[in-house]
Amino acid sequence: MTNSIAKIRKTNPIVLNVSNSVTQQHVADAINFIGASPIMFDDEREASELINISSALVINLGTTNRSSIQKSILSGQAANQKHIPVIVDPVAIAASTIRTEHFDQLIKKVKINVLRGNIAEVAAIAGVDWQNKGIDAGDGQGDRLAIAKKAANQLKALVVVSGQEDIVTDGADSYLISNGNQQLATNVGSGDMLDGIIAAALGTEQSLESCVLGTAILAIAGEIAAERFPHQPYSFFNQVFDVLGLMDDSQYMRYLKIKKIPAQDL
Ligand SMILES: Nc1ncnc2c1ncn2[C@@H]1O[C@H](COP(=O)(O)OP(=O)(O)OP(=O)(O)O)[C@@H](O)[C@H]1O
Ligand SMILES: Cc1ncsc1CCO
Ligand SMILES: [Mg+2]
Repeated sequence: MTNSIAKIRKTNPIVLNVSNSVTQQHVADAINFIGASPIMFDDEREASELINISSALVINLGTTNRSSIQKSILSGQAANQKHIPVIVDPVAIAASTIRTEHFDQLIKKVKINVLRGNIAEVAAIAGVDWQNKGIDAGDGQGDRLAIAKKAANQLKALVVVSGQEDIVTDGADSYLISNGNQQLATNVGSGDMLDGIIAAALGTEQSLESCVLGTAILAIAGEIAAERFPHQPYSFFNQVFDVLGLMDDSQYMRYLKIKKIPAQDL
């Protein structure tokens, strides 16, 4: 792996965020603690100037509205022009028509490089009825991987599906990361933090491996935080930030639990 935590900290890439209004502070902290620099913005007229100083863009659809749709499109197009990676989080995409329409409009006008969501969100985008699949096939690892790959091929983008096991795929080669802790899922916004950390890694170097690095960093931080706070979700969450601030590559490598699934294996 050529990218690393040391490289992120040395490069200190600026990550621009079209954030939701729920978890902004946590996202900014996560980006900062791993060694990148966050910027959030409210006025779409700033989009192109801010992209000019940034190395990655995160578009989070969590609290989308008329203004954030404009912000997403303008900043996304500016990022495309400058070949800056665009990471999109389709929060609860299937929950409302507006969210679905925003996403559809976005992918028509902006080339997205990474889609990051939980399995329900990615399944909705891949056109798979995940909720109604039932217990037989719904929980299978093969199904989650197939859905992630389908979305990746549809969007021609890298896809990260978070969960007990995180999946990172380009539609051909895939990685399964089995670090993590359930208390990450309990805390609202850990998925949004994950977007920001992936963006920090991609802002340093654009590759599938950078997506793996960003994804595994948060899962490992959760695993380490749980050693001290196994059943105290709020203390655990604070500890995650402390761990992110201190993590180095040797600690990362000691904890990393990863499996590569080459294209031909599925
Ligand atoms: N059951 C689990 N066990 C271990 N780690 C988990 C589990 N579920 C999620 N995670 C970890 O939590 C982090 C966020 O993933 P999650 O799937 O909860 O995102 P999300 O649903 O988008 O969250 P949110 O929208 O609340 O921010 C990832 O680092 C993932 O590895
Ligand atoms: C709870 C919530 N509602 C919209 S965005 C958000 C944060 C999780 O993404
Ligand atoms: Mg989410």
